[in-house]
Amino acid sequence: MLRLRGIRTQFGDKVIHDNLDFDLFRGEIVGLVGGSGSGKSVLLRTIIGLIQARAGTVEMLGVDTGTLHGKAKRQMLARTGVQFQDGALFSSLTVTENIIVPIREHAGLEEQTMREIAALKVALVGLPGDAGDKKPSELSGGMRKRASLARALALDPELLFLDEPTAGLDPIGASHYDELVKGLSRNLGLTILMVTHDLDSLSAICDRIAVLLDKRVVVGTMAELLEYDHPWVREYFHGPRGRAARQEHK
Ligand SMILES: Nc1ncnc2c1ncn2[C@@H]1O[C@H](COP(=O)(O)OP(=O)(O)OP(=O)(O)O)[C@@H](O)[C@H]1O
Repeated sequence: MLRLRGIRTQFGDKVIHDNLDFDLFRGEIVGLVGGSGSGKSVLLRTIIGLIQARAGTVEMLGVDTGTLHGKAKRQMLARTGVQFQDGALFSSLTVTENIIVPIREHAGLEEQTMREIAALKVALVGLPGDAGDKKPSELSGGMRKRASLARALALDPELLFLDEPTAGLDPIGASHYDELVKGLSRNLGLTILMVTHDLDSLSAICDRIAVLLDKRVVVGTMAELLEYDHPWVREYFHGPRGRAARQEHK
């Protein structure tokens, strides 16, 4: 679904990723972790084309995105959904109107049909029906995250990118959100790359974990990473907060 080869990103002299390779396979959920400033968000932005890599290729759904321009690029991006860290909903629009924005841009259906699709997406992410008529500011933080997930799902994407989806949720809200993401992946066959700091999410729903280390990505299952010999990985997975994950994978 996604193949990164030899990716290099940098801002001025500061190199963020260097010769980075990464593969994401159909139907899997992969968690992307790494220290603060290690380049998780920059990698996500590079994949979805918001940042241009200085070197390397981003192949998405079998196509080198560097060769796409204009309409072809928009069509490719329409096959992916992104939930940004802060939700990035339009505050002046209702949830329904927010979900309709990408549908109008890419599919151009009748207004009523778009509203019906939006209502389906609202239900799909477990929001009550009346949430569609509310503005983001009228929703709780957890509901806003679900609303922005509904918008990311607007065009029935095959590939979904989530940037710290459970940040700011209480443990119960976060575990409900995890269940939702796992259910979506199973039921819709979605492939998901999720930036997260949440060790419980990693343990509960991720098939593999990608760790940004020294400008590259190391990928493995939780069990494999628990054995991986690198100071950051050891501290992360073997620190006090990694206890639950460790117990699950004993
Ligand atoms: N537009 C930009 N211009 C210059 N430097 C940037 C830009 N965006 C990110 N950076 C730098 O790139 C590095 C990686 O940033 P990034 O946001 O990807 O980190 P992260 O791993 O997502 O961190 P966190 O876990 O704290 O969110 C940081 O040093 C950051 O300052």
